[in-house]
Amino acid sequence: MVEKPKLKEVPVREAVGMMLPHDMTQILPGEFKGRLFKKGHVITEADIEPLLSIGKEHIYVLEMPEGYIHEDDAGTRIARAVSGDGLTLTEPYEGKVSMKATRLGLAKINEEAVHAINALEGIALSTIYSDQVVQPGQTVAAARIIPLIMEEARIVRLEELARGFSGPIVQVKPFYEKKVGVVTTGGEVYSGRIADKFGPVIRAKVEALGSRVTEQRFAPDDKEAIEREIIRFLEEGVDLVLVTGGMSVDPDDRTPGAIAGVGAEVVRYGTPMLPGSMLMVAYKGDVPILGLPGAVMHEPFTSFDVFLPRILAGERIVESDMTRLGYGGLRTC
Ligand SMILES: Nc1nc2c(c(=O)[nH]1)N[C@H]1C(S)=C(S)[C@@H](COP(=O)(O)OP(=O)(O)OC[C@H]3O[C@@H](n4cnc5c(N)ncnc54)[C@H](O)[C@@H]3O)O[C@H]1N2
Ligand code: MOO
Repeated sequence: MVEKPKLKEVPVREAVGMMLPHDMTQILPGEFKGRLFKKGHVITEADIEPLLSIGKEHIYVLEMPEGYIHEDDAGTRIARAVSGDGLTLTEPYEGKVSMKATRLGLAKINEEAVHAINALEGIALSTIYSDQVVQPGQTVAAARIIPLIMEEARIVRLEELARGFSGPIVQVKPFYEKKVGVVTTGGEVYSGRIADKFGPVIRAKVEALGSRVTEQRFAPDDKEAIEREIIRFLEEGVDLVLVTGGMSVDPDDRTPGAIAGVGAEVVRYGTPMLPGSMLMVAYKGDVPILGLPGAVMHEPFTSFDVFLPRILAGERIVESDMTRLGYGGLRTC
């Protein structure tokens, strides 16, 4: 059971050295309304006059039993225990300590660890979903305790629990500056019959994460021609190859065959997320080669947006990453 903090009424003149259990508000009509003292403030001699001036002859003070910790300190201790690289902690506000991104990056949250920590009574650790792109200054997680005070031993237990997980529970991984080669397939684009719509979308997404498209090359619906362009990029040492179009069921859809044809190890062709189900992820050594389906051109968030940030943060995509996208993966389609 979470114990209720004990409040004791004391004459204000005897309250020096004691802690305020809540914010104290001053109202001077027409002049000021706001917090005169913060919750948790330890009363000093100098505070007696201001307290008397807002009508406080007696005040409640917090009896901090031996071995207990105040919510502000607890929030800070929890945040410190769970946070790693790429985060800065705020001052406690109403007992809550927020963890904010110090850079553009990929939020990595250990979901299992968050659940384990929140199973401890009186603890609230709140995070965004893992693997999302976060901007500098964005709040990624926040921590507080539910009661005003709690036994410090519980925070110690939480700290031990947190140490038991490998790596930080909340962190923001940086993006690397990668060179990206784009091969755009499709006879209708190659011949100039229609204007390319993939290039600008891909460039914008890649650049938004701090990488760059070194070049976009065009190929007709011909397996060997597509393979040649992929191989050229690999030989030039790009870090990622994106092949657009030709990912579905028609006889002219040559992209999956061409990616396999250059000797890449196919992680998987197809993912249960909609839109973007016809995505292929493959690796030639350490270099990812992705086949991008039509939806990437026109839908703002597809399976490509799930994997691009992870790849640019240096992660390797495995098959289960792709097969697990079905649950919650039905977006706009
Ligand atoms: N019977 C089925 N039909 C479709 C399936 C399926 O599983 N069974 N999948 C659908 C999905 S999902 C997608 S996505 C699309 C098309 O995917 P593709 O990657 O094969 O796209 P294409 O056939 O090459 O082109 C479709 C459409 O987009 C235009 N396009 C392609 N590239 C460009 C470009 N660079 N710039 C502008 N426009 C481009 C192309 O002209 C076509 O109009 O298949 C569904 N159908
Ligand atoms: O694979 Mo498609 O891109 O879902 O529309």
